[in-house]
Amino acid sequence: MIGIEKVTLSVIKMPLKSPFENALEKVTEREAILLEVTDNDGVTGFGEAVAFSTPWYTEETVQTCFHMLKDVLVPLLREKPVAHPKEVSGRFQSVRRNHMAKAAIETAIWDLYAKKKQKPLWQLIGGARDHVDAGVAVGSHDTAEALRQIAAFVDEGYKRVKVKIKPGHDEAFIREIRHAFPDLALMADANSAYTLADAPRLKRLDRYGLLMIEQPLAADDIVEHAALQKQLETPVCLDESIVTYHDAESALRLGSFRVLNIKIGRVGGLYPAIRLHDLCASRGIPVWCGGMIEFGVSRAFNLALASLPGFTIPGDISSSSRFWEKDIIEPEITVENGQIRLPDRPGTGFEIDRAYVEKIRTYTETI
Ligand SMILES: O=C(O)CCC(=O)c1ccccc1C(=O)O
Ligand SMILES: [Mg+2]
Repeated sequence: MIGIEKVTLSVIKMPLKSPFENALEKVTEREAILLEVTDNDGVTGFGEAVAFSTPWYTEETVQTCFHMLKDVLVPLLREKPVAHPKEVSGRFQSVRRNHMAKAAIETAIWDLYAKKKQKPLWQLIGGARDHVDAGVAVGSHDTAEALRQIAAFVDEGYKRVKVKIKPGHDEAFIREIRHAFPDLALMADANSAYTLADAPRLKRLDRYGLLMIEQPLAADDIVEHAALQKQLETPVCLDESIVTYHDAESALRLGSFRVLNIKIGRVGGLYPAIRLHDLCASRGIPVWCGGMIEFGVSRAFNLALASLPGFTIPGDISSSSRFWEKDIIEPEITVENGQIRLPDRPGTGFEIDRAYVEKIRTYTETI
């Protein structure tokens, strides 16, 4: 049984090496919550709340996550020990949404449990490969700068590149990239910048052989995405629109997507993410692991998730050095020949650089 003895929440803050821009926001600095849980046997696990400082991507923020973890979720888990980390998300059923806060503690319990079992987390959840393919997202709307970054990432070996598009910054941008990189596995993410009235404009992207177009329409839509998918040859991938298992079932029924981006934070934990993977696998729908400009703790869970057999498309799974001068984990995550090796150590398989965390920490509380 896993009974919670103590949880330490630390707000950390770090500038990005270079700004990351999308249709909604330009991110220059990253705040997140690092969570450390210790159980009654003195075993620890780490999690990371991936909400941003402001609610531009989802409604959650660093502050809402802090509140939910401290005042609602940790007290709920303390009421009764869990036998297995799969039980944690069920324990939170009485709490609506707040998925990133839930995922922070749920993943930490997975890490702790895998350490207790002396097994790498990815093996514990049924990982099917010991390397995952690395993909990367480019966050620049400046064509010359994006081309420069893509060239550097291709040199580093990344197997798939994602760029950000929005109305007025789409066809010409994609055309230039395709011209410069004819064989590149390329995709575009719109972060819900279009409406169904833009369908003819999106249809023009069909000729550039994109792997997929991610979240073109509203963040809470599945109906219009289905209408759009009927008009496009390029597969539609959903991100923001799929938050629950029920969302995915409904969207599958409608035909709203042909590919799914799964993010542990967005869907409320590793177990909910695994269930979405299983659902898509049963319908022959490929999935990939999304990114949140995250620190190494969250990145490590992404690696474990992406080892599952249905993750057949390289995700937004990049090295620690993609965004950070120095990451908070040891060793850092590195890309070699376009792949990241899964660790053989127990839990997520990474250590926390505590001295460094202290340096970049702006607030901490133990509950
Ligand atoms: O490489 C990454 O971390 C993902 C980059 C990215 O596209 C993204 C980053 C932050 C929030 C949302 C998104 C997204 O996938 O829409
Ligand atoms: Mg996205």
